[in-house]
Amino acid sequence: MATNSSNGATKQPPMPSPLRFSKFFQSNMRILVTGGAGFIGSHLVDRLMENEKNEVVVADNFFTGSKDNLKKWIGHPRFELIRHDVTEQLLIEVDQIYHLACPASPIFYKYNPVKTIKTNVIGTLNMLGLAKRVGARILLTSTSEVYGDPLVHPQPESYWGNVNPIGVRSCYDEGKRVAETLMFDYHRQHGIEIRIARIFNTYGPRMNIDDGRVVSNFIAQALRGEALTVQVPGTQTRSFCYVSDMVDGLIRLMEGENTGPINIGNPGEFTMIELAENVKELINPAVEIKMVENTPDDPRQRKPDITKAKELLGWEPKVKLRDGLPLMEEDFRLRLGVPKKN
Ligand SMILES: NC(=O)c1ccc[n+]([C@@H]2O[C@H](COP(=O)([O-])OP(=O)(O)OC[C@H]3O[C@@H](n4cnc5c(N)ncnc54)[C@H](O)[C@@H]3O)[C@@H](O)[C@H]2O)c1
Ligand SMILES: O=c1ccn([C@@H]2O[C@H](COP(=O)(O)OP(=O)(O)O[C@H]3OC[C@@H](O)[C@H](O)[C@H]3O)[C@@H](O)[C@H]2O)c(=O)[nH]1
Repeated sequence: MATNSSNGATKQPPMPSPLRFSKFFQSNMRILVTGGAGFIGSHLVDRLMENEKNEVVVADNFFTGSKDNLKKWIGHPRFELIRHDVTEQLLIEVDQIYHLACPASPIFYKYNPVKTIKTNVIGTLNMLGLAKRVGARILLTSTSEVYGDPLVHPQPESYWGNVNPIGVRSCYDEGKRVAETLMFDYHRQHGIEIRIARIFNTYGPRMNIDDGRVVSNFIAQALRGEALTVQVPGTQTRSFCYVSDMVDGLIRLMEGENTGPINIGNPGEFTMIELAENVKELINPAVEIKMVENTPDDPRQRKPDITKAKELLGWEPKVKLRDGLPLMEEDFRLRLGVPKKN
């Protein structure tokens, strides 16, 4: 039973299969990763597959993810890939659910906002229904966007946020807030074992090259010799976490005893101008930095308070931005066919 719930669960979760306690049948841990063909999901799958006791099932509709991200596992006896949209019911038997399915880049989540909110609300309901039916533990990848345009800085988990409920980002940030609510209601009402991670901006290899997020945009622009597009005012801040650190934090949260919500992110904070300057210096000093228009409701500052992650999970990020950017550059060079000059 999960502890540290702010409101306390009242019921025990359903029992897992009796075979799990059988003396003669040592079953593997069956883990579902929704959104496992995406950026963070595919790195999580790589890490989970390293453990020979794990069987991994990915359910993904391939909206922003791709089979390419999972190609080394396709055909592996402990791996299964299902084309599935989480807004539909999924009837399978699993022990753990990492629920990541949802477009994450603002360009993609705003593309079909009604679908985004359905993915967050109906998708999370369906995964909680599955968790309830089979007695699985479920982890939701929520977001720092639940803090909206934060008036408290850095953001602790106790901050309730400053979110525009009718803005163009609401399909995502309000969607995730409802998803968190559903997680806690299933926990209190049905005793489901839940975990909630509030993920802060994450970057690394396998991000879609034209994904639209700032780190992938700047690296692709630098490699193509195009100007880096800093959206005004450029003084807005973000804190960037390298994907291997993120995966580590998610697994610790799932395996630990705390429901969360817990912030997982790197507290190193940069303005977008500073990020552009770093990318320019490290990747292509010849490119210009140009100021371009921004989109509505862009949060002005963002930095995680990770006291809880340190104390409860023994987790903190290891990879600094200036060490992570070259690792991502290498992957983008390969995919864009731009070799490094000696
Ligand atoms: N990367 C970040 O900086 C960041 C920050 C905060 C939260 N998150 C959360 O982490 C998760 C993964 O983010 P990511 O960066 O890997 O994004 P991503 O877009 O690369 O991956 C999302 C995956 O979900 C799949 N998907 C989308 N809608 C679906 C649906 N209805 N049914 C089934 N699959 C669906 C996509 O095809 C994709 O494979 C998301 O839930 C996102 O909200 C990410
Ligand atoms: O080319 C660009 C793109 C973006 N930006 C700026 O960079 C900052 C970060 O923008 P991104 O689109 O990368 O990401 P955001 O921080 O807005 O949203 C992100 O944070 C939380 C997650 O849940 C979301 O999934 C994620 O995309 C914004 O201030 C944006 O204005 C640029 O300056 N230039």
